[in-house]
Amino acid sequence: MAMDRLDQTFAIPIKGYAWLPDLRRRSHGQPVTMRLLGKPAVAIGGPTAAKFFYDAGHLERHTAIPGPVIDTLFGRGAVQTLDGPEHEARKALFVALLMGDGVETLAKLVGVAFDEAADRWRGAGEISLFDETALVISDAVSRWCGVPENERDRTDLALDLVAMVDGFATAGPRHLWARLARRRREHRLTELIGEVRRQDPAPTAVSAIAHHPAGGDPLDARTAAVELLNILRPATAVTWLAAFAAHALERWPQMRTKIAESDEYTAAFTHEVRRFYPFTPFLAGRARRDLRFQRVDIPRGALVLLDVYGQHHDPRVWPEPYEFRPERFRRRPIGEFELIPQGGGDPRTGHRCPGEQITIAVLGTLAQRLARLEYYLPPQDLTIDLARIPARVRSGPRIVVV
Ligand code: HEM
Repeated sequence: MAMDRLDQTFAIPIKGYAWLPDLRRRSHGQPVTMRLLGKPAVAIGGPTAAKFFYDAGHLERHTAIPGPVIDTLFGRGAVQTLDGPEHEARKALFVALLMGDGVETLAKLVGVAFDEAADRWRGAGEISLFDETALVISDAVSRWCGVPENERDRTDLALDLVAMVDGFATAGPRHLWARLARRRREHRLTELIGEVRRQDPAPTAVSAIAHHPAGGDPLDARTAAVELLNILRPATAVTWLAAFAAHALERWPQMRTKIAESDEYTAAFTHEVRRFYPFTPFLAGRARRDLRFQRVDIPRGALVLLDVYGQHHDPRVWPEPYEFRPERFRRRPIGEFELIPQGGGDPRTGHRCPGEQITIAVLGTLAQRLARLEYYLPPQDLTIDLARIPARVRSGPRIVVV
């Protein structure tokens, strides 16, 4: 198949989450060849494509992530931008910190912080569930990481963490705000890392990152700050999913009782939220050598895009994909490359998100709290604009706790 001559760069901000699914639908699910910023690119999707995407040796990341995304979402030198042995060594740090006993502790801290906040919301009129949840999570996760009290300037920290995620995929003022937020936080946390490094190692994430040996020496303080933000920021991003969970509870209120009463049903609900709602649109890597996928040649250096949102709404993978049905996840294992809102494959070796267990535990905790909370939604705009990356429930949503 010849490389499509049409450059797709300007279609991304116009079509957002619908961009790749539309192109792939038109090609009946076959790989779509195109050009992006004048360079060859191929879009693929589906569990077989996800397996291909994560096959060791197929793709590299350090040349695939655009500068504006690094300068807002990830940070220079972050684990997301590494390949090979360097990635392996850095990833081990995250696996040790995020995939062990601490998961439940963090979920409990979030639950306690949510309960305290809900007491304040009661009788206080309308509140933005999005803004308030961001405060709850950023406070809990910075406490969990061992960030000292004086660094946890609650509202400003939460605003900055949200801004880094909110502004990574736009050219407007949100992007500028994201850059400023990152610069500000990296600066402050670099100083914190310096201080922590002068102290003896302690059993906290801040200390583990500050003292983490990279090739014998600790990481430079700035990179260590970037990696600390790589825990604080994505944990706070669970706010997006919590707002989507509230949206689902409003549209399908019959699920409330089951969520309030059953941990097993709640787990299925969190998976369905992560499948159904738009968060990660697609992932990108660059071909390390000439490759071939489903009879399409992918030349060395071409960008390979994995259509995450499209895979989650493909009827060949998920029957009736536009129906919100937690039942589809009940009492069955989930394939390694099937549900991929946080990447696919093995998180210990590849780039798959090491914070997935935390996401499920924190989202489950918040979904159960919401299902048990007495509140109502005043009239508001609950639409979700698929052209906006990352998508949000337009009004928050705003709730009144009674
Ligand atoms: C809102 C929930 C979350 C979503 C949608 C999400 C999504 C993702 C995605 C799509 C990737 C990239 C996978 C790839 O490049 O192949 C990733 C990587 C990563 N995530 Fe998450 N994530 C979430 C929550 C978390 C949490 C809670 C943490 C930590 C507390 C976390 C830490 C990381 C890190 C450190 C990486 C880089 C892994 C690597 O490059 O090896 N994420 N995440």
